[in-house]
Amino acid sequence: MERIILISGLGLIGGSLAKSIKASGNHRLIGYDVSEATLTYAVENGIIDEAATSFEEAAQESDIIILAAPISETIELMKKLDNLPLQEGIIVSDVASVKGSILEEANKLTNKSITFIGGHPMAGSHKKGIEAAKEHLFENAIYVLTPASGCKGDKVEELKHVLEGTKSNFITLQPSEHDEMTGVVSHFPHLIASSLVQQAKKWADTHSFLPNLAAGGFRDITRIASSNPKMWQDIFYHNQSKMSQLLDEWIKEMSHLKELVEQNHKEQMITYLEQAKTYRDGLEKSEKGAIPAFYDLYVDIQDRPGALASVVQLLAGEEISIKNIQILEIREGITGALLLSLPSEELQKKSYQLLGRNGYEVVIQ
Ligand SMILES: NC(=O)c1ccc[n+]([C@@H]2O[C@H](COP(=O)([O-])OP(=O)(O)OC[C@H]3O[C@@H](n4cnc5c(N)ncnc54)[C@H](O)[C@@H]3O)[C@@H](O)[C@H]2O)c1
Ligand SMILES: O=C(O)C(=O)C[C@]1(C(=O)O)C=C[C@@H](O)C=C1
Repeated sequence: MERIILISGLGLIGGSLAKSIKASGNHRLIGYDVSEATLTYAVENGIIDEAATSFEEAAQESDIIILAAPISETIELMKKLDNLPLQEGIIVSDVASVKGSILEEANKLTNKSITFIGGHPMAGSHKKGIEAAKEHLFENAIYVLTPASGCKGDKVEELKHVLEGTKSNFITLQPSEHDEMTGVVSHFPHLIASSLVQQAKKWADTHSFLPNLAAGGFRDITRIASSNPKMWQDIFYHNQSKMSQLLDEWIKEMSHLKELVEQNHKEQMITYLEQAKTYRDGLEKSEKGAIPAFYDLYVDIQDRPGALASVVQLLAGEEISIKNIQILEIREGITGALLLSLPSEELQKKSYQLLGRNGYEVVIQ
């Protein structure tokens, strides 16, 4: 059924949702954003059908509202909705990375027209803004739903139907379970990534060549330190107690590691690293999880013009779509490695054989 859908906050996540909803259904999409430039971009690029000048007015004509602003702003928007004469049975959802404070607010809503279903698509990027929005951002990702108390199952199904263009895997969680788990695998890693960059920055004061040595490993583990600082401050604030607990645990863990290093406990260190490797390798293969399943291939290529294009063309010729490409440690004149992420084990094997037959050195890890 055609619906009027309002997305409030058309940045990376709101813009990506708008694109995927538009591609999958015949809904009328209204967009609202505090940034006029964002709204203009959204209309000019056909991401939304209509730009709203007033959140309140647009909300009153909508069947479904998705709040995709920063977390603290989302809470303010929920308060506004509580005082508006909305369509009977309207579904209000959000995309905030922390669910506890959102659901606390949702359970305080007195507006009987609203069915609130919290949402969190577990995919994103270190980029922000509508220019970074992608229709396929949430494909195969976990999309967590946290219905407010008293929410009926058919409303959850209705929301899933509207969001089916995301091609995500929906799961329902309690807000506290969500915040505990995303605290561990999403929020806390951002703190650590930023702290590693801070450490390198301090050392670079006395070792000016240091940034040149920051190769694949450092870049892999710190990519997320390039994310939007305001958004992450908001996330840490709303998941504060979990962050504090995880910091305590981390400090203990680091003391343990310090002991292993300083006392050269060789066997214990190998066991520690092996356990971590086994667990991390297992995550790669899992079909469902916070970390999407990708099947990686390392391809040795020469650092010469067209080397990357040749690999991509070869795979495209066999209609193999690549999920992600990363160039690792390419320096002038030396062999570099290309990291290709394929969407399935079958395509990983097919690519491995195809590239091998064409003279490339390929490694599956
Ligand atoms: N970036 C990620 O990786 C990611 C992933 C999943 C969920 N989230 C969540 O999605 C939400 C948005 O994050 P994003 O990455 O899209 O950020 P973003 O900065 O790209 O977009 C946020 C948008 O909200 C707009 N905005 C701010 N205040 C507003 C208000 N009061 N009303 C309407 N619009 C307003 C901004 O102008 C901006 O266009 C956050 O709650 C975040 O926790 C982010
Ligand atoms: O890929 C990234 O840059 C992300 O940080 C995305 C990420 C994550 O931690 O996986 C970040 C925050 C979200 O709420 C969901 C996804």
